[in-house]
Order: sequence, then structure tokens, then C-alpha cells
Amino acid sequence: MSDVPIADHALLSDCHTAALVTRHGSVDWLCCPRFDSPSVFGRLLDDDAGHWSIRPVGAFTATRRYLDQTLVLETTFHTPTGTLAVTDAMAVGPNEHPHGHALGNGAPHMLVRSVSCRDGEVRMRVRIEPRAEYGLLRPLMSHVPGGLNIRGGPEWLMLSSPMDLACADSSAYGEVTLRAGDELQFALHRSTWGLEPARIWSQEEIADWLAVTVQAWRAWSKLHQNYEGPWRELVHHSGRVLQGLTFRPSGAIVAAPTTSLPEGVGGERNWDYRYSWVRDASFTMEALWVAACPDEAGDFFTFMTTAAAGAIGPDYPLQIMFGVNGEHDLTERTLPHLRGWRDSSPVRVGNGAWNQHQIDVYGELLGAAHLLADKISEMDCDMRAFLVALADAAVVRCREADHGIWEVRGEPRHFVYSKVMCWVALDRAIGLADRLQAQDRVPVWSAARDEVRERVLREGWNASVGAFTQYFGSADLDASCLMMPIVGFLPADDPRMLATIDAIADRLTDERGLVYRYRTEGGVDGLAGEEGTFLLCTFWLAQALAEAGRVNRATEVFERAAGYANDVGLLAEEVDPATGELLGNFPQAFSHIGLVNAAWSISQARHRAAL
Ligand SMILES: OC[C@H]1O[C@H](O[C@H]2O[C@H](CO)[C@@H](O)[C@H](O)[C@H]2O)[C@H](O)[C@@H](O)[C@@H]1O
Repeated sequence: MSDVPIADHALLSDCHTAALVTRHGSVDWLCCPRFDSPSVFGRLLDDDAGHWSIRPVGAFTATRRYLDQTLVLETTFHTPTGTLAVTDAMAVGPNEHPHGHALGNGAPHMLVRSVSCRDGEVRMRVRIEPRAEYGLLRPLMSHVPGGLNIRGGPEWLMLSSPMDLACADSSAYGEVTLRAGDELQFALHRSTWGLEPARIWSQEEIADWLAVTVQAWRAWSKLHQNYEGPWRELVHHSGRVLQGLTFRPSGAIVAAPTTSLPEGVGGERNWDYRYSWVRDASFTMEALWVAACPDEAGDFFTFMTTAAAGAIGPDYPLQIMFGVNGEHDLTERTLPHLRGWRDSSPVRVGNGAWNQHQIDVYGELLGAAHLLADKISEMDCDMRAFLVALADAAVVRCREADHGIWEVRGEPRHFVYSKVMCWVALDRAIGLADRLQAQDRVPVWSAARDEVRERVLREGWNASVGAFTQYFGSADLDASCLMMPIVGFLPADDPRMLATIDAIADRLTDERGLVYRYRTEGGVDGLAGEEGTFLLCTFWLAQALAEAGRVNRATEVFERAAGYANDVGLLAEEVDPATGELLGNFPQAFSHIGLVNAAWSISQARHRAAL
């Protein structure tokens, strides 16, 4: 059973795909060549699904860090006889664009692992077990000068290795003793069929790829990261994590690089997040506006315009998520041969939410377009028509029931958050009307905006609960109502908003003060089992408190949530209320988005308070 704590993993990314490395030097997750491709290393989900470990033989302790301003990981193993450092990266290639805009453009599809003995001597062991197609395939392995040829199914990999590895049973294995100053470079290179064959690289070439990758991340960070408020390092790091979740070729952004890390240990709430949700990706663009001044905004809106392919109209709502190249059909299936992390099954690929009706997406997309309008240098006529169509759709869709932000697998309802986001869609479209050359639409958009607002105020407020609730007529609290002041639907100090914030802080939190998105008892969302507290929602609470001028409480809540970041600053989606362990897909864009936005709101609130 695979049971390494979720928090024990660190992220590597080349802006095409990602790898996760454990604290003990094992690459336990790697999908090639895209985020949503089948895994080659999948031990995260099953012991037999493949891994690549490099670690000392015998006892050790390990410490880790990302090299300054990068997503290049350094793990230092301390042993009784000496110290070994392993530096891991997905090579991103040179970042030569004058605005540092091209991070990942020249990625060679290569995982680089550089080992160096820092002092004393250390006996080190390498073991590689590639298992393509989520662990189904045991590849052919053969020796070639300088490494191994690894072939099976869709994968053709070359391992450059300075050690002679013994091959047996589709695994390769070796041990060596390193002394202070010794260095070894390894690289796993993937062939792109018919385009660029994989090859063996020399020790110098691999060291160069690593140096270029460090330099490219630093160049990107230097050019993009201007945030100077509180928690600067955490915000900058979150910006890099969000950048690492972008798919460079298309401009798509994934919600997380993993599938099926559970929201409750042993439960069925296991989903595939390796896709580009309109909602998550729009929020990511907005957070990058704070954390990293994205000049990728144009790419993202081009991706959205292309992926949605103009099919928005009376019969075609906007699809809520896409594959990283804009694919529409993300039909969900299970992988019964995988046991799942800590036996949490089923393991799913694809996502059944792909054809759900969720009307909040118009607001998230137009909200991001409004915030980033100045960064979208070329708003061509297709993009303008697309954004106008979104606002026109919101006019009609705001009256419909939907599955809501939480993608409930039960009956559609009139969710308060969905209506509020329709209000955002119309409000921001009105603000963009000149750029969209759509002044003639403003009267229709304004009338619909006022209608939906009036409905939320009337039907979304529950006087006996003393708060805005989950859907019209509901008595249940829902943390997404914290977004109402954040998007400017109502001022945070409006008595109804203050009452809602207080109700959520008092009644929708666990003993640690972390926020649940809603109560799951009784399967109200159409699913069995419980889940953890939701980090994004906890950051929303901090943000709403900051907006309401309660800066000290906001700071307290922020620090509580940010305190769950692991040793290398990464957050999963949720926290287990019983154990405090991170749960859910990892690292999760939502949580890092929440961290960035809450830090920004608190910095603004402190500034206002100081005036
Ligand atoms: O709660 C059930 C749903 O859980 C997942 O959705 C969550 O993740 C999405 C990606 O981050 C996010 O956009 C959504 O707001 C979250 O509720 C899952 O993807 C759904 O299929 C599932 O129904």
C-alpha cells in the first residue's frame, strides 16, 4: 500500500508536466509528456506502479529546500559517514525571451537528478522501475553506452547514468560509494515519437541542463515577482507553484498535477485534477497578477477562446473544464489495478464534472479578463466576441439551477455563489464594454445584473440562520458565500455580510479553526463519506476578515492556514481534521491562490488602516 504522507512530496515542473519527489529521494509520480498523460512513475497511488529512487544505503535523515527563486529541489541526506545532496529538476530549457515569457518553451522532456557528496563518504543506491500506463506495463530494458534504453507501450525513455546498473525484471539497480567532491549526473529523457528521439547525455550536458533550468526559473522570478507585502517569500513561492501548473504550449493551467489523492483517507472522494478548469485557471491568472505579473494572460485567454471554440449560445453553455490542449471529452473512468493512496479507491482518470452545468464560470472568466485586460495585448475580434458571448450567456443562465462551484453530484440547485458569479460576469462585462466594442449590450447586461443581485439578496439570505446560505431556500452554510465581499457584491462591513462571516467562522470550522466548504453529513453533495477542511475556504475567511477591516483576526486565520504548508512550502487541497495531515490533490492551485489573494488583501487592509 502506498502511504508516504502527501506532505512528504515536493513538486518539479517543466510547464508541460510535473513530477513529485518524496523526502527520501524517490520520484513517485511522473506523467509523460503532459500533466494529464498516463504515469510512468505512479507509486504515489500503488506500490507497483513505478518509481525512481536515489538515496543512501542505511540510516539517514533528510532536509530539503528549493534552490532560491526556483522549482529546483535539493534534498540533503545526512548519514553517520557523510552528507549527500541530490538536486532534482524537470529541465525547462533556456528562457531567452526578453520578458522571460517563455519558461518551459524549450523543455527537453527530461528529468535531471544530480548527486554530489558534500562531505565524508556515503554509500548510495539507485533503483529505477518505470511502469508506463499507470503501472500496467513492464518495459524492455537494455544497456547502451552511457545508460539504458527503456521501451514499452507508448513510452520510449533513455536513462543517462554514470553507474553501471544491473537490469532484471524491468527494473535497474546499482550501488556506489561516493567521497567528498564526487558528483554523478542522471537524466531520464523521453522520446517524442517521430520528432526528437531520446538520447544519452554526457555528464557535462546534464549539468548544463540543470544550470540552465536554475537560471531560467531565476530569470522568470526576477522579471515577474514584484510583490513586496507580508509573507513575501510564501507569496513568491506560490507564484512559482502556479506558474509550474501552467501548460506552456497552450496556455492552459491545471488544478493540480495529481489524480485521486483523497479528500478523506480510505474514501471515494478521489478526483483527477490534471485538467484546466475555467474556474481554477481564471483564479490562477488573478493570483498570478499579485504574485507574478503574468504576461501569459494573452495565452490563457487565447486558450480559452480556442478551447471553447465559439460554441456558446442558447443551446451550448460554456464547458467548465478542458484537457490541457483544449480537449472537451474528459469522460471519467476508474483504474481498478491501482489500490490508491492509503487504499483510497477508486483511482479515477478523467473527471465526470466535465459536462456539468456550472454557471459561475462566466463570472470567473470575465472577472479575470477585467483584472488582466491591460495585460492582454491583443484582444482580437474572436476573443472580443467570445467575452461578449460569455456575458450574453450569463444574462440567460443566471436564472438556471446548476451544480455549483463544488460540482455536487446531486440534483441542480439555485446556488448563491453561482448567482453571485453571474452578477460578477455582468458587472465586469459592463466595465469592459468599451474594450469589447459592446456598448450597445450594456442596457441588457445592466438589467440582468440588477435582477440577479436583487434575487440573491431576497432568496439567498436566510433570516432564521442569520446568514447567506448555500442555495435559495437552504439552511446550510457554505464557505463560498465568503466570496461575496471579495468580488464586491456587498461591502464586507454590510451587517448581512458580517453576520455571514461570523456564522461561517463559528459554525463551519473544525477545532483547529480551519473552514469546511460545507457540511457533508448525509451525502448532501451526492457522495458518501466525509472530507477534510478546505484550505482555499480558510484563506477566503482571512480575506473576508481583511476586507471587513478585522486585520488582526485575518492575520491569525491566514497564519493558521499557511502553517499547513509542508517543509518546501506546498499545500494540498484539504487538511484532515483528526490528524492535521494534508489531504487531496497536491499541490493544489486553489490553496496557493487563496494564500496569495489573502496575503494581498491583508497587505491592502494594513495599508488602509495605517492611513
Ligand atoms: O466535490 C466533488 C467534486 O470534487 C472535485 O471538484 C473540486 O475540484 C475542482 C478542481 O479544483 C474545483 O474546481 C471544484 O470547485 C472542487 O469542488 C471534482 O473535480 C469533481 O468531479 C467532484 O464532483
